[in-house]
Amino acid sequence: MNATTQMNDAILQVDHLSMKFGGLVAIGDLSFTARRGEITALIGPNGAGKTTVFNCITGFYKPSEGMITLNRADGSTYLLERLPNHEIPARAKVARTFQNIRLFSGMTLLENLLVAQHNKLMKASGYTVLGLFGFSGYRKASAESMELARHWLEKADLVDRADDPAGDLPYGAQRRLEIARAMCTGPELLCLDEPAAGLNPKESAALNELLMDIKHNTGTSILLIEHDMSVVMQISDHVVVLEYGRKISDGNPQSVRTDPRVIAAYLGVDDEEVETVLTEVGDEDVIEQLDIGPDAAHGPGTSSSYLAGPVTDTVGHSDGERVTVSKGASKAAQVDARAATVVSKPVAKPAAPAKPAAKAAPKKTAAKAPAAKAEGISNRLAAPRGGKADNLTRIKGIGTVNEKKLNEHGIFHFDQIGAWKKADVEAAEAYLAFDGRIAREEWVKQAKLLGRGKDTEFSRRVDAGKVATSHASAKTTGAAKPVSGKRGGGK
Ligand SMILES: Nc1ncnc2c1ncn2[C@@H]1O[C@H](COP(=O)(O)OP(=O)(O)OP(=O)(O)O)[C@@H](O)[C@H]1O
Repeated sequence: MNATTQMNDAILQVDHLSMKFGGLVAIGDLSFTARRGEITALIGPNGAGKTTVFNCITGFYKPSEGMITLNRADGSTYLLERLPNHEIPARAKVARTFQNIRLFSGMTLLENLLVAQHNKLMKASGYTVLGLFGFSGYRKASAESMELARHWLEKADLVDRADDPAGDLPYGAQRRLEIARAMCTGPELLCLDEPAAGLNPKESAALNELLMDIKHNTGTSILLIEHDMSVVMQISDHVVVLEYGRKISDGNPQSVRTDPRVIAAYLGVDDEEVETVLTEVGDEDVIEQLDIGPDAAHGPGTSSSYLAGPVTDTVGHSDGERVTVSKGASKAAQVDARAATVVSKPVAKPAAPAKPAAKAAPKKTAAKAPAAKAEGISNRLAAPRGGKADNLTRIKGIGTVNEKKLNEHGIFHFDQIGAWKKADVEAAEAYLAFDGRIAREEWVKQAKLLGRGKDTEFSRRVDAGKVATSHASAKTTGAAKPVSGKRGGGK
């Protein structure tokens, strides 16, 4: 298909999608459209439900409710939630990559790309050994497969390494190889799960180039989960923002990045992440805007998706315990609440100019709840045992700022968090203004494992320097030494 044809019609339509895991609603009544020929980004804080959406689209999960429609360029339509998952790549032409690289590391780059075309080659062989040797159809398909593999190796700037084992490639090159492999299947929709995670700036730029090339020169549309805001803002045509499984914003990058609900959702994560997001979106005025109430153009109250109704006020803990999430858990909802206050009680604001007025606002962030006392946590210590605290940032969900806060209130070790009961969790959540998140992110379970000297997938990423940490090395328990690195989603 010519990449310029059929632009802007919907290739993917997600309607009222819900996915429940026991008592936990991971996605609640989500609707959005990905348009043909565009790059659509799905963003949101950790645990927002992004990967679950991908898993529903690609058939790994069957959604609890809703419809996912894939419109192919030839006019055929597939309801993905009804299609057996092995048919989704072949018939609906949806390909995906994963957060964790899944290449055949012992095979060469070329072999990886040929294996991706296995189905096409088998079909051409007539599924017989004789067919492999005798049919001209097979020989033709085989030559075409080689040509396609070579094409994508070139596009991914990997042709020089075609005969090297995939496992020998640097991380960023492996990411590009995964995308090249997915492209060898001829997808109409390419779903990429955090392709920029762990990449250095040069690798990130090479990735952007590859994705823009795909967008401009193939008929493939891209759906992207990404935490790296520089990637999202640079290459996306359309951004959908999730928080707690609900859509809180949907629009072009510019409108989304100045949407107070989006900023607030990220403010609800932790200060480290907020800093990253704000630096990357580069707009201090957005923070100030929160102090004077949302901008009517982007503010809450107009998003039908956000008003889709309550999803849940209870989350399930993996050990069976159910924890109630306060309605204030959604930082976006807090902005909405502020908006209501602002509407009913107008803020004295000079008519013009608007910006200087915003700048005059105090520089505190409205989305942050006042810190409660941490006294309710039962097992606080006066000082770290042996004078050395554990690296608590190895727990997914604890950034450097919250680690510091925990330390200041006598929490230094994994086993302390591992021993928390529900009341301790609630006290810590109130103290960190992190309603419901400690339970959702299973800090206690992670801490138990880490306290026993085991690793989690996230702690391994911290150890590998792929996630910013306050500690020089993951297992180091000593003094803080900042390590730069992109923040990772941590799966
Ligand atoms: N198979 C599952 N069983 C139970 N709960 C699940 C399952 N998969 C996801 N969840 C839960 O659903 C919620 C959304 O998870 P999901 O992985 O989709 O979030 P995410 O936005 O992709 O997060 P991240 O940015 O950390 O990758 C989380 O609370 C998660 O614990």
